[in-house]
This record gives sequence, C-alpha cells and structure tokens, in this order.
Amino acid sequence: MEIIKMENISKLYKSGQIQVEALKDISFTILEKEFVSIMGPSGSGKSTLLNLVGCLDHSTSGTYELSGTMVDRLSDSKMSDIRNMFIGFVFQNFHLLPRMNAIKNVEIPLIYRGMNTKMRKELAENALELVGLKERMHHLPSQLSGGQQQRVAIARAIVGNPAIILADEPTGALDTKTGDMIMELFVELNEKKSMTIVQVTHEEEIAEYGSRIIRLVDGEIVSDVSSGGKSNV
Ligand SMILES: Nc1ncnc2c1ncn2[C@@H]1O[C@H](COP(=O)(O)OP(=O)(O)OP(=O)(O)O)[C@@H](O)[C@H]1O
Repeated sequence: MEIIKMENISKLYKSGQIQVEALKDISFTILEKEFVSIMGPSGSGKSTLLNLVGCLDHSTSGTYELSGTMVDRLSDSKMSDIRNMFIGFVFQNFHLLPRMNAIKNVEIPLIYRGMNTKMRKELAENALELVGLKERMHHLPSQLSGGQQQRVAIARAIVGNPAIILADEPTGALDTKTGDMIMELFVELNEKKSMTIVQVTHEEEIAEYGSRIIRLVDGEIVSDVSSGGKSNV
C-alpha cells in the first residue's frame, strides 16, 4: 500500500527579486513499512522535501497524497490535524524541553490530542520502555547522554502511534557508535512495529540502514534505489 505519493512537486522560495527552485517537478511514492533514506549535497532540497512530506509546508505545484488524503488543498489547521495523526518527528538536536523530565517530554503529543493524564502516563511509559529508557523516565534531558536524549525524542515521536516517522539527520549530533544504536532502534521499529520511516542523512553508512536510498541533486531526484539494487526511477 502506498502511504506517501508525490506527483510533479515543485517548491519555489521567493525572497524579493530572488527565486530559488528548491524542488523541481519531483515524483515518487513510498509504501507502507518502507525505511527510506534521503541523501544529497547541502542545498539539494532534502529539508524542503521532508517539510513537505511532514505537512509543515505547502508545495508550489504538484499533488501530495498522504495515506489517501490529498494534503495540498487542505487548510493549515486541517494539515496540522493530519500531521498530528500520521507523523512523528525526530530532529538532529532532539528538541526536548529542558525543564521537563523524560516522561513529560514524551507525553507532549498526547496533551495536544486532549488525552487524560492516566492514559498519557501509561502510553508514555510504554514508549520509553520500547526505546529501553523506562528506568530513566524521571530524568531531565540534561541528565541524559545524547543517545539517551535521542531515544526519548524517538519515544515522543512514536507515542501517538503514527504511521510514519520523519527524521532529519537523527544521528548528526551523535558519535558513530551511538548513531548505530539509534539506527538499530529504527530498524526494530520498522520491522517489529511496521512503522514507515523516512530519514535525511549526510552519512552513507547511516543511509544504508534503510531499505531504499533516494538521492537529490539541485532539487531533482537523480537516483532511487532499493536494497537488492532495484531502481525506482
Ligand atoms: N525559507 C527559504 N527561503 C529561501 N530559500 C530557501 C529557504 N529554505 C531553503 N531555501 C533554499 O532552497 C534550497 C534547498 O534548501 P534545503 O534546506 O531544502 O537543502 P538541504 O538539502 O536540506 O541542505 P542542507 O543539507 O544544507 O540542510 C537551497 O538553495 C536553500 O538556500
């Protein structure tokens, strides 16, 4: 089943006289349960693409269907409803709230959903257990290592049981060994929890944890290869 379907997507940024075509008429589909890595040089459009997939921004032209819903034509508030329901985000620098302990950080997406305290705590504890951090749930981010903070961020991303995890350079702030542990967690979430994962990375070794690598250059897809060598372009 297709979960992400983009057709002829372009994104133009205009500032004054200057226009940048960050994405140029790109089309691709991602199936449920795929683990896709997006690579490309600086400025090639990776973050722009991830923002569109994550319903954080509108394209300039083209169509985007997320799990059967045409996203482009939705209002901002409808788009954020879709985002909260379908997508969990993981960032390079974790984006945890420093004054809240691990479990409170993980509860945040559930607060937005209006869930009651007891249910929130239970789900947040389960998510922290899944990432192997239940015993640290009362620690503040500053009392956790970088890898542990990223695992809290991943627990927060998955606590609402989203269909898709979007990760922007999830290992960018971590050493190699810790980065590998985060990737092993992604593989586990992908294989055991059937989560679709789309990550942006600069590192070839990190990209290879995915089962498919899409490469961008100058806003265009120049290659799209699944493991086993199957080309999707
Ligand atoms: N808000 C914006 N306004 C104007 N131009 C932008 C904006 N955001 C990005 N761009 C331009 O769009 C192009 C693609 O940027 P984008 O951030 O998507 O690239 P990237 O591949 O994620 O780069 P990096 O690896 O350095 O993060 C670049 O030329 C960038 O300067």
